[in-house]
Amino acid sequence: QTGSANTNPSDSADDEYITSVSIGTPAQVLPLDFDTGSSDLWVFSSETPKSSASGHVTYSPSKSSTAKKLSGSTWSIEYGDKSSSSGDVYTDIVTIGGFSVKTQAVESATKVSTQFVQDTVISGLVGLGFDVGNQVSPRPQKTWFSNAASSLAEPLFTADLRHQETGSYNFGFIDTSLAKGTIGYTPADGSEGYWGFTATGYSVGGAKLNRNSITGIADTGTTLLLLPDNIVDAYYNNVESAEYDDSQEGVVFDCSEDLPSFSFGVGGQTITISGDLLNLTPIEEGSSTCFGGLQSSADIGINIFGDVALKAALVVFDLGNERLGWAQK
Ligand SMILES: O=C([C@@H]1CCCNC1)N1CCCCC1
Repeated sequence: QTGSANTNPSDSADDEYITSVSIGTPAQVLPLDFDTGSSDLWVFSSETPKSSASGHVTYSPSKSSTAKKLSGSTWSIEYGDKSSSSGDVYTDIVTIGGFSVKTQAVESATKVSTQFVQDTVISGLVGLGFDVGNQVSPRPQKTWFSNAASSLAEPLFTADLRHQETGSYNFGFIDTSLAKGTIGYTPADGSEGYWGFTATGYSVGGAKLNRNSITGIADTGTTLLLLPDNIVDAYYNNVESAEYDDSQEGVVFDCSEDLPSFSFGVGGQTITISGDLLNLTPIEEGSSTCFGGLQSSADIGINIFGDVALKAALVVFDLGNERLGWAQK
């Protein structure tokens, strides 16, 4: 068995990717953000304060004949960007890309932070990290993918995120036609709950790859490519108008700049992110100052290969072999 779901950028800056998920009987379809950097499936619901839920599609367990309360279970999660949510737990049927998990823990939000209240294009997250990262207490729950894995043709999924166009999350199979290059594999470390891996080096423009290993995570739920300051500086030294903007909390530059590409080595392959993909968006509507897709990871303490990097590749999240595959797109 397999599943295949389309995913779309939420806005002109490719801030998030939205995928439709069907929950309950009859189906309640919610727009959710698939997040390989976390391990909880949580949704805005009939239990979310009305003022917070305004503008969001919500899940009502009371309207689903297959919903069951997971009695005594609660959840609470704080993300690296200080956003947070918490609530109680139901189980229900959850279908993604035509593949159904009958008894999936659906974490219903009774509290959501302002970042989520304001982000009305999504109604919650689907964590695609490792089960060890699940935040349900007293008994942690499995992710949708973990529940699905044993029934899928292969225990893996792929992410094909695209700039300003429809991409896909495929479950149980690899559509190699989505990639230009060969898929290179490298071990994945799931011990922290994320998809951790080590890149073997980087280069700016078409230069030769240097051999600096970079340990980080592949995170579909993070917009940017977040790397150490020495790499960020090496890149922006090639961008004449680049400067750090305190109010934007990142490097900005003239939108008219012709940005160099950025490449990293992984699994014996070289993934090259075009300069265009590294110019994320004007800092404000109509501004001629643009915000960089590559920013510093210094104050996070972990390097994150977010959507800016993932957009350049077909990425295979291979649970069965505990490895990540990367192919140039
Ligand atoms: O909370 C996160 C991210 C936030 C954005 C969405 N993906 C998960 N983590 C990953 C990086 C280390 C801290 C935990």
